Amino acid sequence: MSEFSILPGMNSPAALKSLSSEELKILSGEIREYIIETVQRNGGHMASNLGAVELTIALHRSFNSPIDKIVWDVGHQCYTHKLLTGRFEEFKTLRKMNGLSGFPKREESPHDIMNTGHASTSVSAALGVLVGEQLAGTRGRAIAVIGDGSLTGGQALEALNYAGHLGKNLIIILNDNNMSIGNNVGAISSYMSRLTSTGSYMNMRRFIDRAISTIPFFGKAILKFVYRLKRGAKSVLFKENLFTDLGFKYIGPIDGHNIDRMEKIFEVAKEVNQPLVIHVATIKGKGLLDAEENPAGYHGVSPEVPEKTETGESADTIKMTEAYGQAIVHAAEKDKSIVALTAAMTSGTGLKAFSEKFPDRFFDVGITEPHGITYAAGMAVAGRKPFVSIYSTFMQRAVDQVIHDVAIPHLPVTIVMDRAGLVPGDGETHQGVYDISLFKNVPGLTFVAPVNQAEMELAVEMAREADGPVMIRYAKDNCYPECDELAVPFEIGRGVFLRKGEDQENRTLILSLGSLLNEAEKCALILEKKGIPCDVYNMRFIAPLDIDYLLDLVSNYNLTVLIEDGVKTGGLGEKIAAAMLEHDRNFHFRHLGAPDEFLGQATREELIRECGLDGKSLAGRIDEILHNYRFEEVVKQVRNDSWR
Ligand SMILES: Cc1ncc(C[n+]2csc(CCOP(=O)(O)OP(=O)(O)O)c2C)c(N)n1
Ligand SMILES: CC(=O)[C@@H](O)[C@H](O)COP(=O)(O)O
Ligand SMILES: [Mg+2]
Repeated sequence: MSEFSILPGMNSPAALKSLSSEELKILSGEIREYIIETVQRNGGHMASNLGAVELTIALHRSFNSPIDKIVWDVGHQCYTHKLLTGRFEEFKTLRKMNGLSGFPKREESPHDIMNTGHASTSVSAALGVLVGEQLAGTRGRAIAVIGDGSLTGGQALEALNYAGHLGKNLIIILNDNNMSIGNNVGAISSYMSRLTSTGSYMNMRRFIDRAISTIPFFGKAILKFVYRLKRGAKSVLFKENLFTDLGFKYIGPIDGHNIDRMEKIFEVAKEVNQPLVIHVATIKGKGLLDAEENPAGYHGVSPEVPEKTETGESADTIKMTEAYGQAIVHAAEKDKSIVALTAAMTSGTGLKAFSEKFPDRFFDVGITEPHGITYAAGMAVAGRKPFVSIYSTFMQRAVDQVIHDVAIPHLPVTIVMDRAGLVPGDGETHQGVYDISLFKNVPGLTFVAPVNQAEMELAVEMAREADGPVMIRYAKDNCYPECDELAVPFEIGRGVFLRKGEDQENRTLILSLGSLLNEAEKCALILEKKGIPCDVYNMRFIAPLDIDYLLDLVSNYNLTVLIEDGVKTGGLGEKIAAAMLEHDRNFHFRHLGAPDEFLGQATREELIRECGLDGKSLAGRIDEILHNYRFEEVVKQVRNDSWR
């Protein structure tokens, strides 16, 4: 690790306040160096963090955290904040299991006001804290730091609407780098680009910035005067400023890499007694040339991984994301009515090729998952076949849109949930373990979990032909290897056997859902070595289920165990167990999934192990279930014998 001269001593924001401009420059360089080397090793959000270094320093020098509450939107830009609030040493463990989270976390520090990871929440949260504290009689400021991408999200706009109405002294720092993960989209984004690029305004801004920078720090009176001057200039130029129209004061855009200027503006901000937007222009990836040139490529950087893949297997197969990216292009080539949508995750959801090949049939709607689903419903009404790609965790935002706008009118919208199940690196906020419990019972919804390329093609084809809603879920993992057993067409409600023995006596059946199929197979191999014959059945379907078929299948087995890459409570296993009860069929059935607790950050392999869903743990658990079951049988036998 590099040697640093100033950074290690910055163990609280107070330490920052005595640094000279020269020292601040050195500090910014050290922070960048530490972020770059840590993210290259552990993975993480590189470009957003590099762009927010000076902004964070200025905020912590001007405000008094944690009495003043700084709320980071998404939180993926909070590394400098962590380094300046006593977490220099732990930063080495960034995104590692039991290490420092890549997002703000209340459990980690009193300076982390909210646990975040999903976009567009900061304005609501900061406003809530402000009003709550004012009601409680506590004195502090609340500052929401939100990116231009996150400002496209509906919740942020709802919060602006309400904050403008309330008129409280909320401070919103709009960190505008003119990028979401990829290019930012939307009318507000274009509007902000105009704010930062209007020629006459830029000239005036340069004049005012120069004026500010030449004024020695004589105190608030001068700053207030400068602010008034600036406001005067602005009001001439921006009569129609969106923020001022909504009831905010607006300052900006200011250079988000100039600590001195930002501090002076923040001093002004403290005196403003109404909601205020400070528009700060930053460069995403600042200080790392490759990241500045390709901020999208450096948004999320993968960790250095030794030779093997996340699951330690199938290194020669492609990722499920890529399998979907190919399948949707194949489908769109033969069906002109197909359109593909994403909520700001073009590359993460594998849609880059589609967007390039069919630009007129591709829609990035911004960070607007609920809007995206209803927009797709509208397209379906107009005869298109929309495929909407959204990470499982972000679909939590759009449950009502699925039920109200897609399922009730039974529209042929396909929702493609990438990052379903256990998700590496990001932690609690990004686990995709709730989609099965949220959507499995939505009437008329066909819900499938393909495991490899062949199944992905089949699932997309089935969705293309469907006359109602379809959901497809898969993990951030490699495909299960291609094989004949999985290449057979989809039969609604039924799965396929991956392994099936001849001998029907005393066999155990593993019902496997989705991406844990390789673990199910490993488990079967371990058990067979111990003399416990096991079949493995790939469920394919979450809904609908051909229950009669499934119950007949299960009745041939000594014990049936379902494993799923999602929470056990409310999951597929519970649905099957309920069907067994309903049919008065008393089978030996168990279901295993993720526990009822929030799962932190780790690699996917570690998470699978933590949940006891890896082949070895599964084998141990099934062995134990069989042992207890045999013991119960013996007890029953003894009881029966003594009764006679
Ligand atoms: C609800 C939701 N949808 C999607 C994402 C994925 N996501 C994380 S950061 C990001 C872009 C945010 O852009 P911006 O706020 O401008 O921050 P920047 O990365 O440019 O600093 C997206 C789409 C998310 N975190 N939450
Ligand atoms: C902060 C955020 O929500 C995204 O950047 C997310 O971390 C992306 O995850 P992937 O790297 O798996 O696309
Ligand atoms: Mg941005």
